[in-house]
Formats: sequence, structure tokens, C-alpha cells
Amino acid sequence: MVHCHILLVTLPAQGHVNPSLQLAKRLIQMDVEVTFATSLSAHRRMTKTTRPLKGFNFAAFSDGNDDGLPRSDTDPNQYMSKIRNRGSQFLKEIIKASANEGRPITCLVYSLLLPWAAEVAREFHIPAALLWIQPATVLDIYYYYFHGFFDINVENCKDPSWSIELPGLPLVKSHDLPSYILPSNSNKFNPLQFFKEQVETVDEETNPIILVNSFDALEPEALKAIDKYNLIGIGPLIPSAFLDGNDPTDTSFGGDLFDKSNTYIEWLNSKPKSSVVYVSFGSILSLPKRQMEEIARGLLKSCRPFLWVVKAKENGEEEREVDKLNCIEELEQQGMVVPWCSQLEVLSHPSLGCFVTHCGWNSTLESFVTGVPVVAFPHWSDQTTNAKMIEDVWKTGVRVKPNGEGTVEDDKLKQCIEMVMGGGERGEEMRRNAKKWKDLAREAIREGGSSDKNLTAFFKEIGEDSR
Ligand SMILES: O=c1ccn([C@@H]2O[C@H](COP(=O)(O)OP(=O)(O)O[C@H]3O[C@H](CO)[C@@H](O)[C@H](O)[C@H]3O)[C@@H](O)[C@H]2O)c(=O)[nH]1
Repeated sequence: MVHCHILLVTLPAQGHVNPSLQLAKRLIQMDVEVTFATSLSAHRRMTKTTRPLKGFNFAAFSDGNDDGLPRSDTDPNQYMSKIRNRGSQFLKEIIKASANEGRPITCLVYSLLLPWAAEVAREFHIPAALLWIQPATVLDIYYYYFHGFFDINVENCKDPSWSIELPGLPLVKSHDLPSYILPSNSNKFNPLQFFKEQVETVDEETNPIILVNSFDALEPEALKAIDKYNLIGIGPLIPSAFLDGNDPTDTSFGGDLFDKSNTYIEWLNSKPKSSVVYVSFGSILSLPKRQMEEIARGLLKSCRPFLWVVKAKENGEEEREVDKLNCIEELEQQGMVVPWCSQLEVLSHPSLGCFVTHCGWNSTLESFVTGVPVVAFPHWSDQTTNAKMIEDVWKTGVRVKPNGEGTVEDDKLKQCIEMVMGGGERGEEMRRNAKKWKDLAREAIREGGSSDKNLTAFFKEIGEDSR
């Protein structure tokens, strides 16, 4: 392998840092030098937990939130513009310094929502690749949307018979589209403009390269759907110990948002095989109290042991969200509530029977890699599309049906859990499919598997181009 020096830049959010760090680890194994650039707060989290690796340099810049992630009242537009200004300047400095030191950057890999990084690469005539950390299917939908293949209005959203067929994708209804596209999107902040800019930046490249955290067998058509883009499946980007086992010491991503205790592993050890429901909604989402109450009652009614992650509050708030629930005592008798855990360790535990997930893409891939069937409980962004694919294409889970106010009621959640874990035909099919994707995910990443070959070929080309 020809010597390469990759500059990899990512936003500090957990769902962005995890796959980016994992890509960095893979590159180092391939003898590639990596400079990993992110915000100071993410850098602190990582250096606390990641052992130093040869060929791996951390580089951090201030995004103005050096003590943690941006507070919930931060104006996202201002934040993104600050990241752009400070981040661009910082990348330029790294590129110049690396060249002066005789180890020039051969490729800049930038993760989701940092399109300005590609502009920096262009300025220095360095090849760039986007690391797309959601499924190829979602990128295709954004591409089709921004290129005018379809539009969607309030009427379409209300019409249950409305659907659209896009090249290389299954038929999708409005509630399967990434939520930011919908006119009904109720988020105060709609990042659609950033996705638009992302797609426009890729369009400007002559040979746009997109490294996708997915694998050929999972999205064979979606990865090939856009003629003008070169989508390369290189995932799943998951720590080796849970995947190919080549590096048993690689047991975590390495940048956890919160501290975790280990008591839940002892608790899981005490539970029968395939009996536990694991509930987690990722690193960003906070659910309204009404929805939390319904989930709590649904779990109690399922009469199964459960492990529920209710994130620790940031910014020094003491009271746990879960303590505000009416049935907290019963909850703690039947299950366990933790502020954070090692999700991959939990999903790999033999006692796990079902994962109630928000369908963040990392969680979805983690459910495949560990072969755990899911109750798909999406909220926004790509999660709605991921849930559609989980239920109808990959068939490893069932999607919850919210009521007219958007709340999933306790009985509905209980029914979904029963469907996944009970003895019926559909549950058996989901468990069979979960096992199938587990095998295929491992196959893709092993030496000589599709993702391994794709990544090696890409970096070989980069190395040769830079000679
Ligand atoms: O107690 C916990 C809970 C979560 N995790 C990890 O945190 C990550 C969460 O990532 P993800 O499942 O992708 O969810 P989010 O953090 O919500 O990710 C955001 O970013 C993703 C990538 O763009 C999108 O797919 C999601 O919709 C978006 O919410 C995963 O690796 C989990 O293993 C833990 O380690 N411990």
C-alpha cells in the first residue's frame, strides 16, 4: 500500500463521531496516516477513552462549546456558521503544516453536513470524499428531491394512498421520507438547507466520491442508483471486537457522551436467553413526558425484563427525566433504567431479545451486526426511512403506529414487542432475517469482503494519484 495521509473531519455529535472514528481505525490498519479533526469537546471525550494508536493524530478546534455539545437553546444556524468559519480556517492550517512537515494530506474525508470542507480541499487541489453516515437510500431520496424528481405538499402528506416510486428504491409513502423534506416537519430547526448544500457541493465535483456506511448486500440498488455519483459501501463501521474480531481490544467507538456504570451487565447476566427488551433512542432525542409515560406503561404491560436508556441530563441538571414518571417504582422492579451504556455490549449479550430503537443509522447497523430484531420507533431525519426499510425491505422488525397526535400508545408498543419476541410466524421471520443480516454484515467487512475490498481499492487509487 502506498503511503497516504488522510485528513478526516467530523461534527462532534455521537452519531457522527462513532462511524468517523471507526473509519479512522480501519485506515490505520491499512497503514494510512490519519489526522482526525473535530471540536475540542469531542476531542476531550475521545482522548479520555481512546488508547493512542500509531499513525493517528488528533486535531481539535473550538466550536464555541468547549465544555460539551451545543446547549439545546443554541441557534443551530449560528452554530453551523461558526463551525464553518473556524473549521475551514483550521483545516487550511493543518493542510499547510502537514505539507511543510513533508507528510502532505493526500485526501480529505468529511462527514455529513460539512460541505465547506470540500471547498477547502478544492482550494488546495486535494481530492475529497464525503463520508455519508446514513443509508444510501436516504442519500438517493435527497438527491431526487433536490433534483426535482418529486415534490411533496401538505395534501400529499394527509393522503394515505399517496406514494412515489423512485429509481432503485422501494415504493415510499410520505411518512417514509426523511422527515426534513415534509412540509409537516414541526422541528423548530430544519436542517434541510444543509442537506441541500451538501448535495450541491457534491454536484460540483467532477468525479464525486461518497464513502457510505453501508454494504453492498444491504443496499445493492440504492448504492448504484445515482449515475453521477460514485457511492462506495465501506460499512458497517463498527468496532472490530463486535464484527470481525480481528482486534479483540477494539471494544468501543471511543468517544462516549456520558459516563457509564457496569452494573447493567451483571443485571443482564441474571436474565434468561433472549428475554430482555433493550430501549434506546440514541444520543440526541429527548421525548415528551406524555410519550415517556406511554413507553413506561407499554414496557410494564409487556411483562418482560427491560433495560431502558434515559440519557443523563447535560449542563448540570440533577433530576433524571425518568424520575418524573408516575410508575418509576414499578419500572425499577421489572427493569433497569440507565443514563448511558455500551450499546454494542448490551446488544451482543445473550439475554437480548428485542431492541426498541429510534432507528438512528448507527443503532440500525448495530442491530444488524448483533442479529437483534427491532421495534422501529422513528422520530425524525433519516429514522423514518430507516424504519420503512427495516420493516418492509430488510424485514428485521416492526414499526410502531402513532396515534393522531403523534404519540405511540402503551398497548401499541406492547403489541409490537409481542410480535417481535412472541412465538408467531412474523416474529420468527424477523429473528431469521436478523441472523441473515448479521452474517452478511460480517461477511462484508472481513478481509476480502465487499466493504474491505471497496475501501482498499479506493485508498490505493488515492495513494497512486498522489505520487
Ligand atoms: O446508551 C447508549 C446509547 C447510544 N449509544 C451509541 O450512540 C450511537 C447513537 O447513534 P445513532 O443510533 O445513529 O443515533 P443518534 O445519536 O440519534 O444519531 C444521529 O445521527 C445519525 C447519523 O447521521 C442519524 O442516523 C440519526 O437519525 C441522528 O439522530 C450508537 O453508536 C450507539 O451505540 C451508546 O453507546 N450508548
